[in-house]
Amino acid sequence: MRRAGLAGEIVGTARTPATRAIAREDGLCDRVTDTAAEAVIGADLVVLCVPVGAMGALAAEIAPHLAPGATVTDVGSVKRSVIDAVAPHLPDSVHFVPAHPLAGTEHSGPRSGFAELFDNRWCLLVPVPGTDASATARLRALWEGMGSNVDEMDADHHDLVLAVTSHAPHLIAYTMVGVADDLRRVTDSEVIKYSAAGFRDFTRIAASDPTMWRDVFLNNREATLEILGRFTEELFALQRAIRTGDGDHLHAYFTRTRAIRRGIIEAGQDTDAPDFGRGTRKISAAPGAAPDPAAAHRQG
Ligand SMILES: NC(=O)c1ccc[n+]([C@@H]2O[C@H](COP(=O)([O-])OP(=O)(O)OC[C@H]3O[C@@H](n4cnc5c(N)ncnc54)[C@H](O)[C@@H]3O)[C@@H](O)[C@H]2O)c1
Ligand SMILES: O=C(O)C(=O)C[C@]1(C(=O)O)C=C[C@@H](O)C=C1
Repeated sequence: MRRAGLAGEIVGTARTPATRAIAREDGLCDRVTDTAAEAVIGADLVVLCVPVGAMGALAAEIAPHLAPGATVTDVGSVKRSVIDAVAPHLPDSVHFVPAHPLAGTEHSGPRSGFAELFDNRWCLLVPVPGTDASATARLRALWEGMGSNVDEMDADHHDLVLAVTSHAPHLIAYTMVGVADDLRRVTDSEVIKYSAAGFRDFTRIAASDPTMWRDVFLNNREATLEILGRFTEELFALQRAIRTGDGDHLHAYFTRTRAIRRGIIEAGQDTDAPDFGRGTRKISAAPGAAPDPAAAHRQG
């Protein structure tokens, strides 16, 4: 927001004094308040950035202090439960436009943000029925100004799509790293020492914030269970193909999945792939350019 000069004054707050001290020290905001209630006074836009399970309580805390005409939005990874938890607390005089930027890293906390985080990433807006169209349009312009591509989606559809593309993959990564850790007790340090690239990618994802992800699964229960059910069926089918030596099944399956990956790259939608960039913006590709901060975060 600051990079593009999109806000007159940025006011921030956080639950712990330690986080607020870092925000002040690093100049993350123009003003840091001790409470959320103080932070929202007179604000045109209020962005809720806490774990999805904490959104309802935060909405209740700020509601009496919101300025009439303000827009309230959030960045939660789940949308239906956030809408159900937040909307009942908000007065009719404010606009509520839930949102979800599809951008992040395994890091969290005040020093994990960086100006390029949202460049060329999707941000999904999930306006509730009856939302003032001009509030949604203003929020769209804000996210576009921060470098994102914006789409609108219904909350239930959002939660199902994200269960496939983000939530179930995280659970699988957590499980795989847990299995390897159990195995490590048998094989000593070999799991870490000979970690191949695929497993290392799992460990990056599995290093994500435990509170955030606990809340994601507790709040997107049905969609995640639906996708995990399908995942388990496919896994069993592949397991059987291995046991019975059904190479045709394995080959056909892997051929299908390779085509999906190639489709993503050809559509220019994998911002991490080395050949990303056809027809889309890349964060920092020029030789000698400053290191890509997103890549630095990804490497952890
Ligand atoms: N990290 C990602 O990849 C990512 C991407 C998109 C959306 N999100 C969503 O963004 C939101 C914030 O995640 P983040 O990555 O910025 O995490 P973060 O840990 O950097 O920030 C979360 C903040 O919420 C505070 N908090 C935790 N529990 C609280 C409670 N009960 N009451 C009040 N404050 C509380 C924490 O102290 C912290 O300051 C989450 O809803 C998450 O689902 C995260
Ligand atoms: O790259 C990562 O570290 C992420 O997991 C980011 C990621 C994702 O699954 O893509 C995680 C959760 C969010 O809700 C949005 C983005």
